[in-house]
Amino acid sequence: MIPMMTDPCVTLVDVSKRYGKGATAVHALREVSVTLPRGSFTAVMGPSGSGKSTFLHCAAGLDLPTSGQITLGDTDLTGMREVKLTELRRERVGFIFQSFNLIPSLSVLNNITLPMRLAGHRPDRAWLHEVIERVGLGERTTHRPAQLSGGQQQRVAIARALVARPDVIFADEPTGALDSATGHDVLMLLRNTVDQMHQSVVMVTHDPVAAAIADHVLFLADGEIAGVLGRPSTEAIAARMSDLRTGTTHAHARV
Ligand SMILES: Nc1ncnc2c1ncn2[C@@H]1O[C@H](COP(=O)(O)OP(=O)(O)OP(=O)(O)O)[C@@H](O)[C@H]1O
Repeated sequence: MIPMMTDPCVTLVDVSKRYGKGATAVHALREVSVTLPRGSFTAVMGPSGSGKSTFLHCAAGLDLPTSGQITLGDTDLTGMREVKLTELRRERVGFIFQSFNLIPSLSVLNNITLPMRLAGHRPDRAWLHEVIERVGLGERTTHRPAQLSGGQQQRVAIARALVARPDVIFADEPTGALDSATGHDVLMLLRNTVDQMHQSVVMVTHDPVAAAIADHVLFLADGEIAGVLGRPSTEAIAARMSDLRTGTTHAHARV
């Protein structure tokens, strides 16, 4: 187990995920144990195929592990029925994807409030207004996604994730479709949600510059945790990634 702080937001204990069976089985995660801290920004990095997406999907309750236990706060996700998991994802988890995943026919405002409305809740008006202002979309609430830039669309996705005040926001390559300046703005916005709104963010990224904005970087290799760096520089992250790609071993980091 790699404990990163005492107040856990998401905890994985001996989580394994296997795709397929027998000789062709792929072990995407192998007995991963980690505690992700509340109110903190965690980046997840690793070479292609190391299990990052699988980690994110299992931790977010989008996919079930083959074995092991996942808890969100003190709620055990493993063994939860699909209906309950869907409810939990809508109410307690925010998602941000590389491709924004907005509904083209809905306005910015309706995209932002859709998950809450699907969960049968009315958004708190004052909080909705604050979130929209904080992400800088105050002038754009009646626009359709196609009328917005990529950076603005990702801001809609961030507002949509924030509005339900989730326990944790999972972001999968949130800057992957953006140019570097726009990507930086989006990352700073995510950083601010942690620093100013006390959100917990877990972000998968290939980009050492993006990962350097996080408080901790969790490295995966071959489905296993290959270390954690606290507040690392871009250079330190790039060096660790280079070691992982070439198979150089290091003692596992502890925070
Ligand atoms: N649905 C699936 N069926 C079979 N194998 C899968 C499936 N999803 C992922 N895998 C395999 O599991 C392993 C981990 O995949 P995963 O997508 O989690 O890695 P990743 O680190 O996110 O990769 P990338 O950086 O390339 O997106 C890979 O070997 C992949 O081929």
